[in-house]
Amino acid sequence: MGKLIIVSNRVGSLKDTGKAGGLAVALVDVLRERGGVWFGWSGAVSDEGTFGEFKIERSKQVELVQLDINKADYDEYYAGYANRTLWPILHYRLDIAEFDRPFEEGYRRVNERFATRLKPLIKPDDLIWVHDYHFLPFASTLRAMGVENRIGFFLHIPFPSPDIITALPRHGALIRSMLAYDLIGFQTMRDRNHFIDYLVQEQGGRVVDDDVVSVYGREITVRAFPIGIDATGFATFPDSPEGKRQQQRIRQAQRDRAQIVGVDRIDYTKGIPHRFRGFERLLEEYPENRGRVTFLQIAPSSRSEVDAYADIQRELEGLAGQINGRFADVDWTPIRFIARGFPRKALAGIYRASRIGLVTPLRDGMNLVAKEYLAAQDPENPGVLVLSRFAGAAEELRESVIVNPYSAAEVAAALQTALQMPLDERKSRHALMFERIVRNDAHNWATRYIRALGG
Ligand SMILES: O=P(O)(O)OC[C@H]1O[C@H](O[C@H]2O[C@H](CO)[C@@H](O)[C@H](O)[C@H]2O)[C@H](O)[C@@H](O)[C@@H]1O
Ligand SMILES: O=c1ccn([C@@H]2O[C@H](COP(=O)(O)OP(=O)(O)O)[C@@H](O)[C@H]2O)c(=O)[nH]1
Repeated sequence: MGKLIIVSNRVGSLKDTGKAGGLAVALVDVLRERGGVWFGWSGAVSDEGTFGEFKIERSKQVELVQLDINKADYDEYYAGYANRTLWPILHYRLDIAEFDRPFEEGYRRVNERFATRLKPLIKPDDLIWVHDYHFLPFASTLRAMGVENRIGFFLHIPFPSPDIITALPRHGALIRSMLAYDLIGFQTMRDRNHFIDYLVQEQGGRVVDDDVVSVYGREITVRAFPIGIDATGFATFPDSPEGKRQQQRIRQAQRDRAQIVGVDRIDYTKGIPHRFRGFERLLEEYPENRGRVTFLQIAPSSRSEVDAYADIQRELEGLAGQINGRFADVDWTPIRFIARGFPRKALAGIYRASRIGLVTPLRDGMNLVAKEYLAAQDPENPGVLVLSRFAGAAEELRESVIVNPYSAAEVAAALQTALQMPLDERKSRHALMFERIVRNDAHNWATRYIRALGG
C-alpha cells in the first residue's frame, strides 16, 4: 500500500493546539494510520514563493510539506481567481464575481508550480487526494507530467447548476481539466447532481452507472461524501476547563435569559446581516421576547483584502447599533457582536450555554458550526438548531428547524418555534441528529472517501 498524499491550500497541524478544526484533525489521523504527506501553502507570502525551500514538519510517518507563495501569486491566485471569481460564482453570487480574470493567469501558474514541486515526492502506489476550489486543475497538471496514480478531488463548497456555472468564462476548459481525476466528491447530492448535469449538458457526458459518468473516453466516479466533525470528541469540549469557564461567564451575565448564538467567518455567503434582521423581526412580532432573549454573534474577520468582504463588518456594527438603539433597556442589550474568533473549546462552552444555534448561510458547502453546535449540547436538555435550507448540512440535519434565510419573517417564526419547543421534542430531535453526526464523523468521512478512491 502506497502512502496517502493530501493536497490543499491550507494545511493542518501536527500540534494539538486545540485551534485546528475537526477536519484537519481527522485528516492528520488518517495520515497517521497509513503514513503520508499533507502538501499545500504555508500561509506565508515571500519573495522566493513556490521556488523557495519546503517548510517541513514531521511526526512518525506523517509529513506536512508547505510552500510559500509570492505577492503576485497571492493577489492573482488566492485573493484573485480563487476568492474573487470561483468563490462567489460557486456560491451563486454572479452579482459580485469578477469575470475578467482569466484562470490562465496566477491560478494556473500556482497549480503548475505546486504540482511541479510535489512530483518528486510521488511514488507509483501513492494515492493523491486534492481538496477544494483552489486546485481544480491540479490533476490535469500532474497527468501532463506523466503521473498515473489514482487522484481524487473533494469540493468543500457548493457546485451550482449549469445555468450558473456556464456564466464562468472558459468554464468548459476549466471543468474539462477536472476530468483528469478518478473520483470527484461533493458535500451533497444537490452539488453532485449539478456537476453531473453540467457534464451531460455541456460536455457530452453519459451516466453509465449509478455514480459513474463517461466523458471524453474516461470514466469518472462522481459521488456525495458529506463531511463530518469529530462529534464524540467535540461533545467533551463543553466540560473542558475553557468550555466550563465560558458557560459560567454567560450564565452569570445572562441569568435566566435565553441566548441565541451565531458563529461564522465574516463572509457574504453566511447571511449575517439577514440574520440580524430576522432577530429584529422576532423582537418586533413577538414582543414577549424583549428583555428575555439575547443574540450573540461571533464573527472573526476573513479575506478582508477582497473588496466584497471589506464592508461587512461595518455594516454589521451599524445594524447591531440600530437594533440595540431601538430595543435595548437599561439592563438588557439585545445583540452582542464580537468581531474576532474564539478557540474551539471556548466555542463549545458558548454553544452549550445557548438555547438556539442560529446557522443561516445564504449558501454553504456544509457548515461545520451546525454540527458542532449539536455535538456540544447536553442530551438531557439540548438547545435547538435553526438551520438554513441552503447549508449543505440541511440534507442530513432534517430534524433542525429549517428556514429560508432570506426571509426575516421566516427566521423570526423559526426562532419563536425554537424558543417554545418543549423539552421532549428538543431531546428527540437532538438524539436523532447526534446519532447521525457520530455515525458520519470526520474519520468515517475520510475513510469512506479513501476507500472509494481505491485505498
Ligand atoms: O482558508 P480561508 O480562505 O481562510 O477560508 C476558510 C475555509 O473556508 C471554506 O470552508 C469550506 O469547508 C468547510 C469544511 O468542508 C465547509 O463546512 C464550509 O461550508 C466551506 O465553506 C473553504 O472551502 C476552505 O478551503 C477554507 O480553508
Ligand atoms: O471563532 C471561531 C469561529 C469559527 N471557528 C471554526 O471554524 C470552522 C468553520 O467551519 P464552517 O464549515 O462552519 O465554515 P467555513 O468557515 O469553513 O466556511 C468551525 O470548525 C469552527 O469551529 C473557530 O475555531 N473559531
